[in-house]
Amino acid sequence: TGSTQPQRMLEAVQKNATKGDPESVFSAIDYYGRHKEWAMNVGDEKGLILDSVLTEVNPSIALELGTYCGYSTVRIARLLSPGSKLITVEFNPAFAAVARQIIAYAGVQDKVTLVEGPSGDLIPKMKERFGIKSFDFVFLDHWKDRYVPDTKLLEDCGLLRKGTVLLADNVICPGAPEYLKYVRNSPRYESRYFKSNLEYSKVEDGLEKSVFLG
Ligand SMILES: O=C(NCCCCCn1ccnc1)c1cc(-c2ccc(F)cc2)cc(O)c1O
Ligand SMILES: [Mg+2]
Repeated sequence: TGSTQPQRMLEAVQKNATKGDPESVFSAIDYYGRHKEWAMNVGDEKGLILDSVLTEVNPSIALELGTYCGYSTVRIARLLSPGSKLITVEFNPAFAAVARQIIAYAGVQDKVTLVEGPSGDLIPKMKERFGIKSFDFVFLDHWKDRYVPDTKLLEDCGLLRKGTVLLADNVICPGAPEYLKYVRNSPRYESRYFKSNLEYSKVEDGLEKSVFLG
């Protein structure tokens, strides 16, 4: 049953994962995405790179652009220290509805605030709505043509500080060429490419890690 892919993914989590166990939740999604139906989660291979960058940064306040079904939301939230928070932005209400249930099933809902709407409208409201000074970590995984405008918006809204780490998914596939040019040519970023593969595939993809220099 389940008419949409997100709903089928939620069913797979409810069937195969253990409530309150984040690892079992994203593993169930990986199994589904690899063996049942390809899905645009960051996945297990790029997920290990995400884990290592997160462990290094240990953010108190993190932002995710592009929740989808909450796979990376759960992956990030499970590694946050007590009291740390993740704000995740999703444009698509159907995706957000499933993500809320997957986040709750994993038991990480207390660390996560899911906000629905266009990132371009929400970013300028972050300070006033959530009392944020600046983000320690940003995971970009939404529309690839929004990576540059939203990064510029985060800069202009004073939401980045010296040392903030941006990690961008899909810089090769589907690709974010303008974003790579932007962060690699800007004196305000120290950028590094982590070569990997597109989720559940042999096609090359990778993550670009960029440290804001202030
Ligand atoms: O489009 C992607 N993500 C954005 C989804 C919508 C975001 C909505 N939103 C949320 C907040 N503001 C806006 C994406 C695509 C692919 C892919 C790769 C190969 C292929 F053949 C087809 C697709 C792989 C990913 O890993 C992705 O992330
Ligand atoms: Mg992605």
